[in-house]
Amino acid sequence: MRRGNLFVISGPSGAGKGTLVARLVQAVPDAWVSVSATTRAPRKGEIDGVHYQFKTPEQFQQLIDTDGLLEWAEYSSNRYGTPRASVAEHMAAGQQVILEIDVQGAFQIREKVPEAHLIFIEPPSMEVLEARLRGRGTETEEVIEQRLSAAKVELSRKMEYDIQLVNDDLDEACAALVSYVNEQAEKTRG
Ligand SMILES: Nc1nc2c(ncn2[C@@H]2O[C@H](COP(=O)(O)OP(=O)(O)O)[C@@H](O)[C@H]2O)c(=O)[nH]1
Ligand SMILES: Nc1ncnc2c1ncn2[C@@H]1O[C@H](COP(=O)(O)OP(=O)(O)O)[C@@H](O)[C@H]1O
Repeated sequence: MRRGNLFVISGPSGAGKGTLVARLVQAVPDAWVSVSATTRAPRKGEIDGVHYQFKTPEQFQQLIDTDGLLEWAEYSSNRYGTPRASVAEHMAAGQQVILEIDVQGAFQIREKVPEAHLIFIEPPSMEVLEARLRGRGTETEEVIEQRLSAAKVELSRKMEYDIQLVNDDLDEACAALVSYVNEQAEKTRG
């Protein structure tokens, strides 16, 4: 894998990764976002092949066994992984490839692709994180609790990332993200 750049975006559930990535692809024309495979059930409005590739545990295991995933991890009792072939294809095409993945996956990528850029999205505080997660209204109380406890572990690793961005004001966080991606991309853009 050469030409394009690989960007990894992590952060606690509810920090605003999905919101920022959606804006990033609007602002950076050569950005492409990988669609992960997951065993998690679709949320209301999520479309198979668009938001995730929804898999049964057996199908996911088959992806692992056939070396179809660049990385994978278990998060909150479900498995999530990055399909290898499509990432390679878009990297070869010289695009800015974006992976929105958890902390465990991020460090697997750093091992395999040391030149990848690791970006950590932080909430302004745990209180705000909790409010956003509840406000999104997609998770049960039990799952919210699991995600808040995972957030503490995730936040403890933020300094291992290449850059930390606090998602307080959305426009400001988005501008900082776009400018970082463009800055790195400029080094390899033709
Ligand atoms: N390792 C890994 N983590 C992933 C992948 N796709 C999504 N995730 C992470 O899994 C966690 C849960 O994602 P999701 O269930 O969509 O919840 P959300 O982050 O609250 O929207 C988040 O930290 C995602 O970044 C993947 O392909 N690999
Ligand atoms: N800067 C922000 N200010 C206020 N609310 C935000 C901000 N960024 C995201 N949100 C909201 O917080 C919730 C969680 O954001 P989301 O992008 O789903 O997070 P993640 O993908 O990290 O789990 C959503 O309801 C989203 O609209």
